Amino acid sequence: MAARNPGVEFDPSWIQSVHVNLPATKRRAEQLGIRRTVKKHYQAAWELRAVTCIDLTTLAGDDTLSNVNRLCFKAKNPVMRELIKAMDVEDLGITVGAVCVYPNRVADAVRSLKAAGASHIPVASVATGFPCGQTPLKTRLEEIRLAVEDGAREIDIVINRQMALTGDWKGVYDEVKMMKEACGEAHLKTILATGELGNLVNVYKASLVCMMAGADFIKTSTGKEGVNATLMVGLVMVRAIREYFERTGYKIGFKPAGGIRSAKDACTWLSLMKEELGDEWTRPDLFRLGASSLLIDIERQLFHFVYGRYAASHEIPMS
Ligand SMILES: O=C[C@H](O)COP(=O)(O)O
Repeated sequence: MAARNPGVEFDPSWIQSVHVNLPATKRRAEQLGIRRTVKKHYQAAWELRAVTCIDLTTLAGDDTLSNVNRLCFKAKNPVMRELIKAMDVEDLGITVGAVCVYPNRVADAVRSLKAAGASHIPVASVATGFPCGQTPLKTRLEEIRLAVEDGAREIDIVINRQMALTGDWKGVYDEVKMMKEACGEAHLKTILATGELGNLVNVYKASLVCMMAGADFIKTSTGKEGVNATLMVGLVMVRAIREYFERTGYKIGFKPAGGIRSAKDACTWLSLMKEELGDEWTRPDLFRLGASSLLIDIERQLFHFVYGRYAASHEIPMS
């Protein structure tokens, strides 16, 4: 397990020095989806790895105790038992990386995982006026404290886009630093909402600022913006993670989120991590996929790997 990032002093000259080569980023992102394809056993292995990195998410106004219970059952048993047996991976004890819910559902999720004997799976809560962050700072900080009190071990905050868009990076830094303090022992994931940051330079700057303020993870999107996780944005963010690591020695995690629905997409994100940051960043302590419906497709692909045909929907009922 990597040492947690304590953050560093705000460094405006580092922020000012940021620039992004747009055509090169575009070219590299385009190659990612097509250059590397994994097949057969390798594909199944990558898909299983992707499962372990999923923050299995439900973030809906109509979330209830019963769908949170169902989500937690799925978190503990993400792939049908017969597939796990057929692939001979029972001893790996595969679960998802975390369950991600709204603050009001944290206590339900903690209870439900406990009842399922799966308290080792952390509950992550979005907080700070997710998804827009348009509530007073005092309220946003209190929301974090309450979610932690209810048992959240990871907190996904949204950054202040108004400050980011007006270039008030010190303001963003100060808020994120206070949020980190409010998290206590809980891990802090900072959502940049990249679809609302205007350009890739702002994405890089926001990534650096959050890491300087002590983020454990940087995350692309809430899943509620018009444009969510894209490979271009992902590339810029992982390059910022690399630069932060080279300058400070701290390893920060990355979480693309929003619109990731296919096993192929999940493998492409994994290959981005492997190629840009190395194998260490393809594991759940440094990589998560925020997704509400990705698991269905991964399970379907694994079914195809085992049986050589796609499942009828009644054959994967818990998906
Ligand atoms: O953080 C997770 C996202 O909200 C999930 O987005 P999604 O529903 O598009 O998978």
